Amino acid sequence: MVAAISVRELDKTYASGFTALKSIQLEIRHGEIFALLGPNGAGKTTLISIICGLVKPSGGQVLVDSHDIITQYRQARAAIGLVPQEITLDSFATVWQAVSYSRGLFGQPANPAYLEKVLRNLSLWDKRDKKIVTLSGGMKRRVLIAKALAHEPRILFLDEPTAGVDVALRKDMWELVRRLRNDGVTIILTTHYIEEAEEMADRIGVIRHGELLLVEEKQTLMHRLGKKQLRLQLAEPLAQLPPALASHGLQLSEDGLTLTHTYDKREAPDVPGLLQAVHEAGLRYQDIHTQQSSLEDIFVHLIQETA
Ligand SMILES: Nc1ncnc2c1ncn2[C@@H]1O[C@H](COP(=O)(O)OP(=O)(O)OP(=O)(O)O)[C@@H](O)[C@H]1O
Repeated sequence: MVAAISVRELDKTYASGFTALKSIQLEIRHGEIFALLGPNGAGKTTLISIICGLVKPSGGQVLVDSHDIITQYRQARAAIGLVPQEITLDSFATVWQAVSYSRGLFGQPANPAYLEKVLRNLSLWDKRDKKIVTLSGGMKRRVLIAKALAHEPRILFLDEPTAGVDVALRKDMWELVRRLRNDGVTIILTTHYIEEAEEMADRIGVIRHGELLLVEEKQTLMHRLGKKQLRLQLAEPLAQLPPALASHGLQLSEDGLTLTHTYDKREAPDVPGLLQAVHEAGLRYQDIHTQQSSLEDIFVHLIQETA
């Protein structure tokens, strides 16, 4: 099957001489939610801007739905909807005017039924005659999405869709993105909120200093790089870890109140053996629990490893 987006050996050096992207290789599959994670300045916006035809690449090739972004710019661009980071809207237009205008920009014939569906999906139908200036920040973000969808693109880029958005609205946006995916739209999002990628993405790409460090299924990534911890809350603080417990791979917290055993998710720890050793050391514990690393832990670890 043809990839939704195919990026080959993509390089970008800005006029200043700064190299923002180095030899990026990436295939985005039709119908997936792909999250691009990376610290500030990693090159996320540069990559999106090149794919959307806003910035010129220095080398390499990008195909959107098998259309070359340079030699077949119109077809490639028509397949894409871009929701920018900044709210850039004509405040005095109504919602309906704004989405109709966006559709017209792509030379698409009027299709009020389609625009109605987009606005209804985004809970904007009731607001269609309202001037954008009168809408809340959250509603304005929805208008940005509606505008990006107005020309019926099959691929949607969301650059930091929930930056500065409150928790309730963020959850709403997640729901909305899932609905779009269920309608068959391929979604690529950049985010600083790792919990957002953890919640939504099918696959994750991590970018740093212009290099794509990895691209992996979220589940595989969390399984491969995730760790689990077994924690024992002691009844009384312990001054020093008994050697017998150290040989079981247990560590003592600084306050002497917690024993921790960290293990790879793929191994099953010998919990009865550990508890027996704790018992034999004459220790009493109040509580025991396990926790597994989040995507955030994995991400921080990856970024530190390559610093
Ligand atoms: N027009 C430009 N000229 C020179 N350097 C630029 C230009 N645009 C971006 N850069 C540099 O390229 C690097 C990548 O920037 P980019 O905006 O792609 O990063 P990002 O990952 O999107 O960051 P953020 O998460 O902060 O939005 C940064 O160091 C930035 O300063």
